[in-house]
Amino acid sequence: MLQYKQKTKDDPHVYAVADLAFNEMLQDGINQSIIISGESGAGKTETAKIAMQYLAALGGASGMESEVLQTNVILEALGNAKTSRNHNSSRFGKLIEIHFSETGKMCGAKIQTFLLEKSRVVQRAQGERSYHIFYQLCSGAPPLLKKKLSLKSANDYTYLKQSNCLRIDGVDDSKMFTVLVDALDTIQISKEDQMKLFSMLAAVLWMGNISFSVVDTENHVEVVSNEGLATAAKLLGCTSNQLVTAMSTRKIRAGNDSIVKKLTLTQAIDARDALAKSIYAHLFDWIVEQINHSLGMGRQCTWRSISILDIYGFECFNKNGFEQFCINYANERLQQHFNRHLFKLQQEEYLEDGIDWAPVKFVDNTDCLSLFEKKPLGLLSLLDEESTFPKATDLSFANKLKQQLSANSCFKGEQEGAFKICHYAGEVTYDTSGFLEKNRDSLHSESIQLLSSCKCELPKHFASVMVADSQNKSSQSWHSVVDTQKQSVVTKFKVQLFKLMQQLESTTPHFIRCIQPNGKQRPRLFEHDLFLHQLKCCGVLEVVRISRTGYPTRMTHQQFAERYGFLLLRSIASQDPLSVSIAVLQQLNIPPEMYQVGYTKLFFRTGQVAALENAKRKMLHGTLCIQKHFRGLHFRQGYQGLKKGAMTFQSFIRGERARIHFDNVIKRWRAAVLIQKYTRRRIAATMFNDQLKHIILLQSVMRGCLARTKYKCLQNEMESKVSHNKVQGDMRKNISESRVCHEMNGRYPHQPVITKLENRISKAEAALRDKDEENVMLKQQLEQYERKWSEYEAKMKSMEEAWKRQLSSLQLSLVAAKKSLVSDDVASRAARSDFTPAHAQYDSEDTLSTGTHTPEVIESRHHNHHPEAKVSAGNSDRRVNAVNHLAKEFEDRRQVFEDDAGFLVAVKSGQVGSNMNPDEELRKLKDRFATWKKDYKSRLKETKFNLQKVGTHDEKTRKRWWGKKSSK
Ligand SMILES: Nc1ncnc2c1ncn2[C@@H]1O[C@H](COP(=O)(O)OP(=O)(O)OP(=O)(O)O)[C@@H](O)[C@H]1O
Repeated sequence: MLQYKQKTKDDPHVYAVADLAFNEMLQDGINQSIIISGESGAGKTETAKIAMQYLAALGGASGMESEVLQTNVILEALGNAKTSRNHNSSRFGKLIEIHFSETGKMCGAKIQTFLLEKSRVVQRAQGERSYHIFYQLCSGAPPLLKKKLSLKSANDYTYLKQSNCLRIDGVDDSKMFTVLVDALDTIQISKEDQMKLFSMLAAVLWMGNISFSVVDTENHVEVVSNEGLATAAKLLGCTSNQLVTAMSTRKIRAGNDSIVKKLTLTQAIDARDALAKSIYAHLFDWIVEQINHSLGMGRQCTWRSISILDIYGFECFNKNGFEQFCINYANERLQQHFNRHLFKLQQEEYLEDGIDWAPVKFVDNTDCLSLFEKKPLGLLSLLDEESTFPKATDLSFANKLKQQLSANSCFKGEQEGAFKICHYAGEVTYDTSGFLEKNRDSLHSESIQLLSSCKCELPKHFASVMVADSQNKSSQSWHSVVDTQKQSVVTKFKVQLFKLMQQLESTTPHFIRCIQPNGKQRPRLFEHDLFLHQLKCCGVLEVVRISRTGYPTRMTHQQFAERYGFLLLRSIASQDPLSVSIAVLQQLNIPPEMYQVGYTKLFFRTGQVAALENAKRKMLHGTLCIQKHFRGLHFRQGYQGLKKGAMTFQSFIRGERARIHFDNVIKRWRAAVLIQKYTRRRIAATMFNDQLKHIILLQSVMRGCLARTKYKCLQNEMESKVSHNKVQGDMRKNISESRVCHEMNGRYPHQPVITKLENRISKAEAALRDKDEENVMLKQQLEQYERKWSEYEAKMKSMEEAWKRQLSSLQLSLVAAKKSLVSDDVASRAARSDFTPAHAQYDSEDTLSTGTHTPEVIESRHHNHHPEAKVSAGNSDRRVNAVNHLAKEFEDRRQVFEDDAGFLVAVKSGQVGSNMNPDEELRKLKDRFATWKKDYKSRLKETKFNLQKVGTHDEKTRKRWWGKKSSK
């Protein structure tokens, strides 16, 4: 492809033809056409695709080319089928118009199709297939789609299985379905439209499964209610009853009334198949419409176009019907176009221009074409005429042909309704069966009505198209026209072909003849006879001859002089066009046998224009080279001068700019320094103030901390030595820390020191908090101790009081004892008062005044009294001694107990250090005291008793003494 693009290769090839068409389009500004012809299976479709690929490569890069190429996939799926001659035979004609912009970019495309072979949908020869899309849908549709469309395998559909061919060797239908969906996506056919397309296809398949049962002797039928009926109705969007009515009944008008008539089996099958064919044909047209809509987006920038015609090739089967009749007619038309351009027009031109020319003979197909088209006795006219007779049959048509056309050399009437036509490619025998029906292509009004009443969009659209078609032909309402006024198939086809020819006539044609190498569809196999036959039939040999001897390139003198006149000197180039042309030819040494000079034109043999073009190219190249160098030199010199001036100018400007810039920089620098100075001062001052604040804060915290610590230490020291041993240790630590602080002598530490100090402060604060907590604990302990102490004191007090009470009771007892003793003494002294009353008074006074005199004192004072009293005095002395002894013991013991108790109190209060347990000792002391008290009490009692006893004896003695005395 690249070689052809770069013109390094010019071997005959599709690329060469496409390249020539493209270049001529750009050069001459004329639309081009590439007409591909040949027999079925010769490779027209493939060739068209190759040409499109090449054009896409030349005019690509707009993204449109991939869309254009993808149209082939869609059209092949819906319009190609397997025939006995070709596994991928096109069953429609196609003209694709590729649009280019002025710059040669592909900017859109338009597709025209011709006469789709719709009978293939419902019927075909054994071993052939229906359109590829049915098989692709059945095997490749995803499960969800299959479910939606109630799809089954191809073998379940009557329309597909009837020809006993469901597969093509080497073709994967399911894979092709994926490729098709991709192509639909590329062309931007929406998923919704794709769904509509698949629904209609499924509806057609299910319609084929609708069957009929004969209900009477007249062969009338009723529709069998089966899956096919229900599913087809569902997919079309109508009711089963509507479908049944359309397929099994007809309305006949009788005056103002209409009668419903049941159809016979053949009529019902025809009605069903006609509806299926019609739906498919309209579906095909609809998808082409969608493609055109998508490809037409960029056509607003259209300038010129290249049309590629790929029409079904010449066909000759064992049994040829209406389809082959139409196809071969189209091929005759194309052959006519081919002959006209390559032989007729060319040779006519030679003669008109008066050049020396020996005419080349070629097989002219004008007779065959007139056999088809002649009016009123041409094949097409007769067929149309016969089709309009309701009672005419295919046989009557065949007979008519025989009658009317037997004089024509291209026609031969055959037996059993057949006839033979001598085509340019050979003789073909046609069987007329089905000709009339197919040509009428009638769809009953019931079917159209059914489609228009469907809920789905597409059947409605198809119905409206049918009505519009009919109305184009008649102004009547569609109810009345559809059966009668419809244009026949051949007429429609003929009109289409005329239009096509007109279109092609307005373009520069490029012909490609495809030759089928063998009839077995095998690669690398050449059947020479078949090959030669095609070369002869298609007129290829004549084309070669005319190309070799003829003058395929023609140019008016004017055109030639304008095109190549610049190769001459200016003085000659200004002469008349003919002189210039001849001068050019002579200057370039073109041999005289290679061209001819006509009245108005120059005629060149093959290859000469290429030589002229080569010389022109060389000259242009040389001129361009000189121009290039001259311009280069000229512009370089100009450039150098400009550059120099610009540089000088630039240096001044730059210098001035640099100076201004420098001044600005200096000013900015000074300003910056000033700003920096003030800013730094401000920052430094702010920092200093901040630091000062922080330091003061730190100091206050430290001092506060130290003061609190010291205060607490002192407080703790004061409160309790025992419970603050631990605290004292911490205090010492704190004191040492405070000492460290004191040692700093007011010097402000630097930042690390501050951080350290802060750490220490936080530590000290933490320690302080601990100490506070400890202090609180100790305080609580102290309170407990104090409470216990007060309890203890109260206890001690109560004990002391009890003690005192007991002691006082003991003392009282002792005093009582003493008193009684004293009273005894007084009594005895009274007895002795005769001698010493004053002494007695003194004694009495002494006893009264000193109640606590010791017994000894008393004893010494009362020594040596009256002899009578001496006995009592002796007794009294004993008693005094006993009492004195008890009193002394009491005093001693009291002293001991008081000392012991005082000591224990001192130990308990901590005033005296001792290991003893004061409570235990106190308890023991109490026990001792109780024991002594008990013992003392008993002894006191005993002494009392003794004293009373002695007192009684003394009383008696005294009484006796007093008696004696009184008697005296
Ligand atoms: N250039 C090619 N290279 C390889 N194979 C080709 C080429 N041209 C054609 N073929 C083969 O021949 C077969 C038939 O080709 P193609 O369909 O293009 O024929 P056709 O002339 O279009 O037939 P019809 O008129 O029936 O449509 C192709 O399927 C392909 O196998």
